[in-house]
Amino acid sequence: MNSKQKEDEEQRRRWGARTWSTLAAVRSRSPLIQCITNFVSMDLVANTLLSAGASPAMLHSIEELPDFTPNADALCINVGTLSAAWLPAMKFAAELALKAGKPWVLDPVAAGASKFRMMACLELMQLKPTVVRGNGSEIIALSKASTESSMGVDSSHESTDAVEAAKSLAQNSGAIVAVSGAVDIVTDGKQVIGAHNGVAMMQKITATGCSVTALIAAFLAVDQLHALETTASALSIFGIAGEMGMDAAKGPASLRTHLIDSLYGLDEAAVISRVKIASL
Ligand SMILES: Nc1ncnc2c1ncn2[C@@H]1O[C@H](COP(=O)(O)OP(=O)(O)OP(=O)(O)O)[C@@H](O)[C@H]1O
Ligand SMILES: Cc1ncsc1CCO
Ligand SMILES: [Mg+2]
Repeated sequence: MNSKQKEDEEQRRRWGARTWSTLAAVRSRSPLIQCITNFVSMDLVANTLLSAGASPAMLHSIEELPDFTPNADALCINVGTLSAAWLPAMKFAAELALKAGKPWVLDPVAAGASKFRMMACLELMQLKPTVVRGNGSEIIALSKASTESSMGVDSSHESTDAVEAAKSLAQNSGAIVAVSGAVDIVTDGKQVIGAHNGVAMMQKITATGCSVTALIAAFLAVDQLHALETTASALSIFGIAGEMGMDAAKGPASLRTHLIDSLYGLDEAAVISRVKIASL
């Protein structure tokens, strides 16, 4: 190994140790994560959080929010099956989390699909999410705040196409921006970090993106002060669970099962040896 390779390996090991320690904190503290998420994803999001050691609550009635949201450790809002009836609760929950100093994460599913959806996402961005996580098309659409880029829930852009859009969205909003894809990108508008874990088959399971957004919320719940690094760690952990799940999977349906099992069973040695996070 030359000195550059040694330095890279040292950096990778530091990320491994930091990522393991955050997962271990989620397991030992079992943070309560409120999710206002779409109908498609509720099951997988809740099971992802449980397997990671967090405590999910899929609660969206506006009447309950003043009692519940300030006591949750983090909030995840996902606009996947948005309706006019749900938007006020999303905004109110974000306000309550902000006021209580709790981290909250936005998943701008199909942000460019309609003007209503884009307006909702822009209004939610005004409520200062700690992190916004989308696929390449969603982040490009949101960053341009236009309807031209994406009409569907799947991405037609590589995450790496979205780096400049992500940086500018982070600079304009103050949020950490994460873009999922073959390489997951995380930026605060200045630094850009890449998480290189995961398998392409994860795109063939609906709501894996929604689930990793919720996992980011769980990681922030135990380490709010390092949102950039913590977000990269959550993305890497979910990717590792996908890689290990893929060893036993025959296709998307069995990968869904094995991914959850792998997330539940992750140990220190697997995390340290598999984390692939690096500055870009
Ligand atoms: N080509 C790929 N190689 C490896 N991992 C990938 C690839 N594409 C996506 N992933 C992983 O799959 C997960 C979901 O990312 P994706 O970009 O598909 O989210 P999404 O489009 O928001 O999904 P959904 O809306 O269905 O929840 C992430 O953990 C991401 O890292
Ligand atoms: C398929 C789909 N449609 C609205 S939300 C959702 C889940 C993935 O985001
Ligand atoms: Mg999505």
